[in-house]
Amino acid sequence: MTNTQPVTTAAPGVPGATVVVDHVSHVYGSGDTAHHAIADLSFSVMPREFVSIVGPSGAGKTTLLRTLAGLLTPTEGAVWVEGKRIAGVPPGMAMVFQDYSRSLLPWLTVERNVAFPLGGSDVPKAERQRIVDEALDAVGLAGRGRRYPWQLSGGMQQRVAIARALASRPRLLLMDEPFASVDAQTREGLEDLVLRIRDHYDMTILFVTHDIDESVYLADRVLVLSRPPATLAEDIAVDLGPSRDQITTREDPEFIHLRGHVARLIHGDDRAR
Ligand SMILES: Nc1ncnc2c1ncn2[C@@H]1O[C@H](COP(=O)(O)OP(=O)(O)OP(=O)(O)O)[C@@H](O)[C@H]1O
Repeated sequence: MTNTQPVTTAAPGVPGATVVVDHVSHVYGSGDTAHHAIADLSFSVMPREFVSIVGPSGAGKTTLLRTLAGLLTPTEGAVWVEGKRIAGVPPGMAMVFQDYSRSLLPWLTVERNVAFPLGGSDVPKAERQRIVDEALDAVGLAGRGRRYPWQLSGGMQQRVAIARALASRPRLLLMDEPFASVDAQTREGLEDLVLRIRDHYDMTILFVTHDIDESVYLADRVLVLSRPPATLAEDIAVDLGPSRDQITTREDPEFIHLRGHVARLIHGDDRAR
């Protein structure tokens, strides 16, 4: 789907931003059962930025991501992607969910799952195969294309789901707790994988996670949402340099400071302020 409304005015926020969230609110239901999930949220994300989104449980993180994906229409405000106000799934966007077992089709091989987003396009067969091979190679699954998802470990299945997102050549990748269902060691490998593919594919990434350490380890910025209705508690720059390492980055005093700061914001400790 490529539903975008005609551009009638320039996007608000920072000029050149990939994503602009402009005074977005979302209310589920109405009347007595209305639930105000997001309240007047505004921020911008620049090209190639990696932005983590964290917040208390039920704060509205998934609601925000679905709004950015064009899957939910905000009750108030608007989302702009690459200068266009969205009214549906924006072009050049892909999403990766936590539950890889439900997002992969078990009756298709890994290769055909990865090729799935190219289904309706007029990409020639040879080019299609090249894109699939490149995506599988990028996630370390070269040579596994003929297997079926259920023949792979959980971490490998999530890598297939990431490869499928890459096959559509997204400029914007939205990830909703993508590593919550894998063990700690696999998770570290996937975190480093995502940093590598961000550079290789030149993408902007918004990454929802419950894991405070992960949010800091991966990101250029951490957006901390408040308790519901969620607004922006703090927009934190992560000054840890462009390359990260699972051991040395996590030992860095700045990393330790930031993870404590984010934790206090989420747990409502006034010492953070
Ligand atoms: N379709 C829906 N209809 C009604 N309420 C909903 C719907 N989807 C979510 N909610 C409510 O909106 C609030 C925010 O939900 P959301 O899933 O966005 O939060 P979250 O921060 O991602 O949650 P979690 O930390 O548990 O992953 C929750 O109270 C949830 O129950």
